[in-house]
Amino acid sequence: MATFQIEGGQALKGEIQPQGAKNEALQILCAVLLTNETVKINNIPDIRDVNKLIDILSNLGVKIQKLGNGTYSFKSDELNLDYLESEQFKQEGSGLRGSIMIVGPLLGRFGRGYIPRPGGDKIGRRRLDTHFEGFIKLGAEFRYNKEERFYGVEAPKGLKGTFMLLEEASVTGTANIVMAAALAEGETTIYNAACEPYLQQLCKMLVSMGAKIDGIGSNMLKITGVKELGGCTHTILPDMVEIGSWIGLAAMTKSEITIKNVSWDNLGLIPTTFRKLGITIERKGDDIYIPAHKNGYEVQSFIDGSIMNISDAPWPGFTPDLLSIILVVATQAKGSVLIHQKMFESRLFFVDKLIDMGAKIILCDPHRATVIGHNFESQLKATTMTSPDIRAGISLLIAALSAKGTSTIHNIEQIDRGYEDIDGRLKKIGAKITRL
Ligand SMILES: CC(=O)N[C@H]1[C@@H](OP(=O)(O)OP(=O)(O)OC[C@H]2O[C@@H](n3ccc(=O)[nH]c3=O)[C@H](O)[C@@H]2O)O[C@H](CO)[C@@H](O)[C@@H]1O
Ligand SMILES: C=C(OP(=O)(O)O)C(=O)O
Repeated sequence: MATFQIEGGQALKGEIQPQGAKNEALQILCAVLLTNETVKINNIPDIRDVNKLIDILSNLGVKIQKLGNGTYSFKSDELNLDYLESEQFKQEGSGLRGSIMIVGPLLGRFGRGYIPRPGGDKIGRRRLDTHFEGFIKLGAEFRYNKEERFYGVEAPKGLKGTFMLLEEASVTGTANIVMAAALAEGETTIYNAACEPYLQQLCKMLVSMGAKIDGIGSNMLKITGVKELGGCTHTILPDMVEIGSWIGLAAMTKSEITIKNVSWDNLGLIPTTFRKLGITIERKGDDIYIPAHKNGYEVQSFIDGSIMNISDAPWPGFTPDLLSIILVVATQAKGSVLIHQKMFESRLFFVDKLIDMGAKIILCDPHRATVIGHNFESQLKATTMTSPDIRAGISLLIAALSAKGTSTIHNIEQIDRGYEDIDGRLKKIGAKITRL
């Protein structure tokens, strides 16, 4: 277990270049399995989860070449599908959440796909029903080995397009079904589809490979299956969750930071939501400029004067992956805010660490926490903590950077899952952080 030691209380200053988006990269990497031609991908983030998925692809027989920083080519012309039934795959496939998305492309192209129960954050129940119900609707047979927690779908006669109304707008579920449907016979309609920028990017990539998809960006996708897909070049968008993390870090450490080339048009409600906490976010071309909040920031109230409430929702709502960061930033705001994490039932438990540091938070129930901001009248106190999940991890890191004294964060592998060279990049803008 690796550890960060952080000397808090320093104002930071400088420019940050956001990494490529983790959750988009995981979808895009799985899509390389859909063709025997070469796929070139730019802006792949160098993070643990993505590297684990690249290893799985390599073990599946995908020919992978690193062409430059963040740029790779992939060729899936001679796959070793026996790997899917190996003990090694049972280990490796369960190491991250994103691995679940190899099932759709394998089912679409080869008529079978298998996966052990995938890993990822332990932030509440993370069902896979949407994925498998979608595959079954397309004509696949489903089996599940309870003892081994191993899932399988097979469609020896191929998949057939159909209409489906998803029970929930699952991000990875929609991606999986879209990839399978791209090679199914006939037309598939997916209603209540997730439409995060990750999915819009996946659909655009598939179209450039020869897929026929209408409704990109909406919750109704119409996919007309084709016989085969070809190669393409795709560039991953900047990571909107990382961008939100930098906004929170800048405000809470009273730092002046410019986040470069953020792709503003793909940030949805992220700037608006941070502004609800009173944070100044200026648009400069495609950059975000955050001035040093020397006098703090004040939570806005609703028109009727009622207490501010920030909650998550499927896109174009506010992403659940930034609520932990909003929560930590609120601990130093002027005013109070109710944080409502609707999707995941154990993502707010990390607040006990913040309470330990002196933050005023009432955990109302597993989904809701009220934060009463300090308005910087009292600094958080340094402490020793363990990072429970990726976003709680970065939130604790932000808390430690703003706190008085030296904090220690264990289990930082959680942060490394989704943040590229976080300590190196923080040091460049003046943070005192050491990896032990
Ligand atoms: C690798 C990856 O891409 N991971 C992301 C993906 O996970 P993932 O695709 O696993 O998440 P899902 O979209 O399937 O669902 C997330 C959770 O939200 C609940 N749910 C979902 C949709 C809905 O309309 N109502 C509802 O309650 C689900 O029951 C589940 O508990 O999407 C999540 C939701 O944005 C993000 O937190 C994860 O970072
Ligand atoms: C929950 C997340 O990731 P994963 O789905 O990979 O666990 C996240 O990125 O915040």
